[in-house]
Amino acid sequence: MTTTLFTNISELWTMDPLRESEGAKGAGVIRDAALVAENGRVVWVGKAADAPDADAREDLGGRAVLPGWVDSHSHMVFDGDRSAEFEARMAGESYAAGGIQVTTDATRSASDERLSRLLGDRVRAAALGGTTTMETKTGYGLTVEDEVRSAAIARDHVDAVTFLGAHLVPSEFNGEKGSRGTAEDYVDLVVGEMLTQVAPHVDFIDVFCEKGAFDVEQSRRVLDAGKAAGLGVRVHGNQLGESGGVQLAVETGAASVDHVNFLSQADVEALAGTVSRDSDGQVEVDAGEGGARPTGSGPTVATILPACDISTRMPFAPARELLDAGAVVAIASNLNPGTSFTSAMNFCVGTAVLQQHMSLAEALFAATRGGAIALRMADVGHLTVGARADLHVLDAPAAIHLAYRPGMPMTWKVFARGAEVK
Ligand SMILES: N=CN[C@@H](CCC(=O)O)C(=O)O
Ligand SMILES: [Zn+2]
Repeated sequence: MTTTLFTNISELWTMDPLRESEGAKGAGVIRDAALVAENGRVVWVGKAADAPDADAREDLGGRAVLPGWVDSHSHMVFDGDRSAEFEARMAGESYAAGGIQVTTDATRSASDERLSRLLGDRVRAAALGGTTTMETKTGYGLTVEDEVRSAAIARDHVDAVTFLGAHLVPSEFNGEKGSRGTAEDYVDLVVGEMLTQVAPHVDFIDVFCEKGAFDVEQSRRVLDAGKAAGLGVRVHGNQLGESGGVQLAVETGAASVDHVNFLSQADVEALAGTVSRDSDGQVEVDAGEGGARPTGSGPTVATILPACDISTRMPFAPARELLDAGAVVAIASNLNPGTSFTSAMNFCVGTAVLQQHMSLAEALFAATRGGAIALRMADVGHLTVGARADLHVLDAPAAIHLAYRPGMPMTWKVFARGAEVK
């Protein structure tokens, strides 16, 4: 077995709260550090001066190292262009759910090969930006056949797949004469044949619980059916208003509720109330080693999407309030063609620090371990012994450069399971 020593690390952010931290409390920072990987896993971390011998050596030149980003929310299976919609928004239009239909039409027309290539290119671009674990969703097919193929294609490229048949009521279910029926008929299809056929390809079910998409009762039907089929639950909630999505997510034991722009005090408290911590203050979560355990227990994570908030000109999600109340927060890209056409987690983290008043340690945790908790994955989002050797090497001596030098190319090298991403 070949061992590799990664050394000359100025700051190693292990995200191990049990390790004495030389810097940000709880983040397990080791200065002048090294890490040894074997077979794609971390087998040793500590001071460079104490590092054991290894077969190979990577000198990281005094740079800071983070766990690879865990991007727990994206919509990458799509074709088509919505730049005109974005331009109109910049000229004053508001975001509305209806744009999803435009992407759905384009996606339905694309071949499997093309969708797979587009998805592969998107995953690769994300990896080159430091993302080593990704979730993605269906939701631009909205027929049984198109949702199944979206899920099957996604399965080949990412770590966790979410069924989002309840993204929008497609136009053929507009209830008019000659249509396939009403919104209720579409929900029947989602919880019936569509779910049955998609379930073998996915880990989670999700619903866009919002005005213009699905109301709380429709959303509850979707989530309950997904749970009954053995899937984990996630919710798009409280993006455009107080949609009731957060309360629904908490009631159904969702692994996350995402967007969370408009929250009442009761919403914040409900999310904080889902968190249990052990005697060391660690979040209790039942997660899978080597993959997601979607139905594992744990908190309903509040996933914030800073790039989406900017692109839709929405008020930022109240990250500070959520953290102060004790909720678990994740940061994700929400890559999609409508509201957030970026996988740049460096940008999301920098924005969370600059604009959402998160400390650097809070933002780094949210984009690594927070995402892993939201995906119910145990061995990513941190660099402790046994974790995947997913290393994000910054071209800087300190991780604060992510916010200090916004927009600069801060990713120097990325290693996924110990191998360099090129
Ligand atoms: N809000 C719902 N779904 C996506 C946007 C989808 C679209 O507009 O194409 C989101 O998370 O922002
Ligand atoms: Zn989304």
